[in-house]
Amino acid sequence: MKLNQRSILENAAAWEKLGYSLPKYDREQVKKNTLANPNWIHFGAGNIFRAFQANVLNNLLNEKKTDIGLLVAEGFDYEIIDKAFKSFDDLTIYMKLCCNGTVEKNIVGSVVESLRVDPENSDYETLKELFRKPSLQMVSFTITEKGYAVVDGNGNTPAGIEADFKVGPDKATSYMGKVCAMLYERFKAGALPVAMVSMDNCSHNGDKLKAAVVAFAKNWCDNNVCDKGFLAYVEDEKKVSFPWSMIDKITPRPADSVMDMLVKDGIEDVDFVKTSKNTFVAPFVNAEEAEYLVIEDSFPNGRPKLEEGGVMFTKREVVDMVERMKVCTCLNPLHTALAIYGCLLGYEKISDEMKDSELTKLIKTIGYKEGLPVVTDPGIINPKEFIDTVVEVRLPNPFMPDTPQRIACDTSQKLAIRFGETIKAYEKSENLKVSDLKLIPLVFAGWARYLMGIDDNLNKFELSPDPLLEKVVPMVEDIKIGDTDVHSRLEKLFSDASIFGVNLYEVGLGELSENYFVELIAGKGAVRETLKKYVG
Ligand SMILES: NC(=O)C1=CN([C@@H]2O[C@H](COP(=O)(O)OP(=O)(O)OC[C@H]3O[C@@H](n4cnc5c(N)ncnc54)[C@H](O)[C@@H]3O)[C@@H](O)[C@H]2O)C=CC1
Ligand SMILES: O=P(O)(O)OC[C@H]1O[C@](O)(CO)[C@@H](O)[C@@H]1O
Repeated sequence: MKLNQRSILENAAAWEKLGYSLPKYDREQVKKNTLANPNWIHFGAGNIFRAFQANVLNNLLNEKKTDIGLLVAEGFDYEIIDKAFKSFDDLTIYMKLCCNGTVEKNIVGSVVESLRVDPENSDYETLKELFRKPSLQMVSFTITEKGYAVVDGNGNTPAGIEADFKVGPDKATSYMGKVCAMLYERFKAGALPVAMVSMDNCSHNGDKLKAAVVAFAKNWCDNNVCDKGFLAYVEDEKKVSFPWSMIDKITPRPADSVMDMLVKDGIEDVDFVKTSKNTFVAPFVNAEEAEYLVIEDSFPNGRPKLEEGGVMFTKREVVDMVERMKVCTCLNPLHTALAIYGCLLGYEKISDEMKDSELTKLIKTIGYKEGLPVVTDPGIINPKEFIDTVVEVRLPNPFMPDTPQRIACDTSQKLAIRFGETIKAYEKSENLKVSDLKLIPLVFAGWARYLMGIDDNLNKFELSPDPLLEKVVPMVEDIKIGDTDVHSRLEKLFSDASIFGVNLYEVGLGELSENYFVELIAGKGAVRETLKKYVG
């Protein structure tokens, strides 16, 4: 059997016998309703969207809580549209990998159309038409943090964006330029209201999206290539809002182990491919069961009732607190600690690391003892219960094909927010002392040890991609296993506040991190011994 609309209609009994739950609604009718009165367009047709947002709506359609589906737009990697959507009639097999070992096999049919945000393609006109519809309420995004960039790392405007600022909405070709061209259609159709909702994993994501949209509107107005009212439109929150959100659901790339399950079921053409833009796509997605999506409730044209599918709507301050709780304390720091030590100790699965008593103690101490005291309870999710679920249920899930090597990507970009914020909170606190932080510095020392690219058996391993490797690897390059005098070489690294959020020496953690490092490089097995000594 192959995944397509005809097959799920004609072979419904066979699919169901194999345990696949099929859409319980008339997709053709839902498609008609959606194209006539769309309320939700999502940009970024990646794996998380198919496993999370599209599935939430699929559940609501199954439960007859709505009769409107959604449209997905892809403006960066058009191959995704052909290889993951069109070939399968926009259906996705979502393999939910539950922690009790069961796999829920869902066929998600809520996406009624997948469109290229490509001015050379007729889909572009379709999208414009959709943006002009009064019914449109929400435009959401999972396009990675890079997707919103209108300035580069040096604060300069990239050439493509600069060119788009000059040519205006009709000829824009950059991602955000094309998004703004769509919004301009909505403006011309009567300055109709809409919420632009970033669902990317970056702090204050709504502000990032707003900054990009406002930059385009301002430059277009200044350059006289659009109607002057456009800037006021995108800046008027009653017309265009940019809610903040927090999203959490571990969604690894399509995995071999999951593909094998599908092959065993006799499903054909389920191979995954890596596109030329490095997206891993397949007719299926695999993800954990847990999911949290918390969105600031600011929707000038109303919104789909996603709360009925588990999405939480709240105030901006609460989104901020939830985000800080997850990213700075209860999930991501633990993930990063496991990533670094997992690579050093030769692990290839996060869940295997959770059987290692020193590693579990390491992350529990970082989470409960060092992090939790500085967390503000957001009220809607209990931080202690959240960590409990992370360490007891989510990370140990043996069915999740997630790897320390994937999480180790871009560590240099993550340390400041994941650990630096806690250090700063200790500095500010009247009751807590930075010197009480004992295992966060062990993660910093572990990262310096990781950058040597030599594991605890003294074998070489490949470092995961990270934009700062060229800068930081040379800092540890000439350090030898067994060295004891490392200060002159580590000083530059550990004093870099752009990496750690603080200068480690200034807050009193530099020397401790260096001492740990010396123990970690003492010889073969020294990483394990150091963990035993300090984690216990
Ligand atoms: N995978 C996960 O576990 C989670 C992901 N997220 C968020 O969703 C984002 C996407 O994740 P996935 O869909 O799983 O990844 P993916 O690799 O499956 O898809 C990436 C998506 O982002 C687009 N993209 C990549 N680079 C871009 C660029 N420079 N400009 C515009 N678009 C670009 C791709 O075209 C594709 O639509 C993540 O970066 C993160 O912010 C949030 C929570 C969990
Ligand atoms: O690559 P990062 O940002 O460490 O995130 C790792 C994983 O944890 C999450 O934060 C969990 O939601 C996801 O974004 C991602 O799958």
